Amino acid sequence: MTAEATNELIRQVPEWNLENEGSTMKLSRSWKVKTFLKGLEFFEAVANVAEAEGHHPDLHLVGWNNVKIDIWTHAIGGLTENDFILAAKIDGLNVHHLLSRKVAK
Ligand SMILES: C[C@H](O)[C@H](O)[C@H]1CNC2=NC(N)=NC(=O)C2=N1
Repeated sequence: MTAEATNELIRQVPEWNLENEGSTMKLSRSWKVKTFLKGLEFFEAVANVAEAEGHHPDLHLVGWNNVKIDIWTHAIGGLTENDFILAAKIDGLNVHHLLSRKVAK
């Protein structure tokens, strides 16, 4: 995916950050959840979307209430349109009740 295409698509999921890990570009977004169990509920909702899409994110639950999700396409070691689609679908989940009012950054 070209830099132009990446810049165009990231504008459509503005809550997500572009991260360069090694030489692999990833989409990344963080949230703060109310409890550890609500973090796992969050993951379950994300897992259902991932299964439906056939595209799977990396899920991190660190320090009991920090959820971080990375999305990238393993097959090419970088970003494809599918990554942005999954990010948009995760944004569309109703997970409000799971989140702490402190916004993760
Ligand atoms: C066969 C199957 O569709 C592939 O292995 C999929 C599954 N989910 C995937 N998810 C992600 N994020 N990257 C992939 O390359 C990938 N490959």
